[in-house]
Amino acid sequence: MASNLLVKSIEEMSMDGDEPPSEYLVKGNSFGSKDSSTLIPIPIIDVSLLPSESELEKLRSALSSAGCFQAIGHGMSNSYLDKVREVAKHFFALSVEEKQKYAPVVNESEGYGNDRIVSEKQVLDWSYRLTLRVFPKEKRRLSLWPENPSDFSETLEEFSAKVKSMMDYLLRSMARSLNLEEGSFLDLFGKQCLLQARINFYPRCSRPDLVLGVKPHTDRSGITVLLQDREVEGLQVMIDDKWINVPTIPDALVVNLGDQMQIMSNGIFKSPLHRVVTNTEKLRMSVAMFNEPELDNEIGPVEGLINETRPRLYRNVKNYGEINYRSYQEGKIALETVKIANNCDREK
Ligand SMILES: O=C(O)CCC(=O)C(=O)O
Ligand SMILES: [Fe+2]
Repeated sequence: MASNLLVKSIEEMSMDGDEPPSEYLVKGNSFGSKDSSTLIPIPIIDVSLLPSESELEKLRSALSSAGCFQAIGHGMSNSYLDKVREVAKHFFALSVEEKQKYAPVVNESEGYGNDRIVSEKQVLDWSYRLTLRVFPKEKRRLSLWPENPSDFSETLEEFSAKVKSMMDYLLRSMARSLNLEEGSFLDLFGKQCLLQARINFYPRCSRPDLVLGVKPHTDRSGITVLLQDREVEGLQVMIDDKWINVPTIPDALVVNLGDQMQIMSNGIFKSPLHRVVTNTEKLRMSVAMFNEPELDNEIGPVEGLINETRPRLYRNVKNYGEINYRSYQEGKIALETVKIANNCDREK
């Protein structure tokens, strides 16, 4: 009931083992299987081997089928990744009052809070998140950066810089894997490209059969790099119409392609549908980093990937983030709204 929602926070309901209110329940039979099959393994790619033709071929194949992979050999040690996880957990362990200091300004997405409500029909996510823009540096809203733990800002800044250089390297490798000039994708992002961090926290939930940590979505980013919880699984990716678990590998970073890379690659690379399931036993956290082109940059399928057999699938767009948000509000699939109707579609 709505009153329930107003009275108790997810954290309180989680601690008391309450039955989640109806706003959180996935309706009808659209939940799908919670325990997904592991028959289709998520590809593992060693970033340090990417100069080699065989690893580039693995990259091309992973991104044109699953749209995601587990990256190892990225140069960040296990203990370093644990430090990032610890800082994030420390923040979420603070008191509610302390965390509320970082609540978003009205109508803004940056800051600490729950699923942002954009429509009445929305099924709510069983999660808390802290969203912060990290780059460009001048666009940071420092008043929303936690002061506690005291090494939060420094750790986020350092991790972001490392993730950004990995993303840039991956963008160059993706271009090479398709026999394009190295800068074909990277240059579309521009020097002032955006990097946003979202730290997700998923409390225990008494009804994991009906409630999701994050509802099914594709990311609006170019690339998403995700540091998963060290132990607790929850992320699932849709492959061949099945929800596939993304296992936790402590020293791996999950790379998920976002919609903007599907557009730039003219549909060759996939932006996978993914979701997060809840569980009754353990809290889960994750740190997601999203890159996006400069807001004024027009992006679209790169020339070398448009030809007679593969006509242009998407129109050129600016500020896809805005298009994505509007589509979400209207219950539309953002990528579909920028698709160019082909002849068959037109005849319908
Ligand atoms: O927590 C996760 O594993 C994934 C979160 C996610 O999909 C997102 O923040 O966009
Ligand atoms: Fe996501």
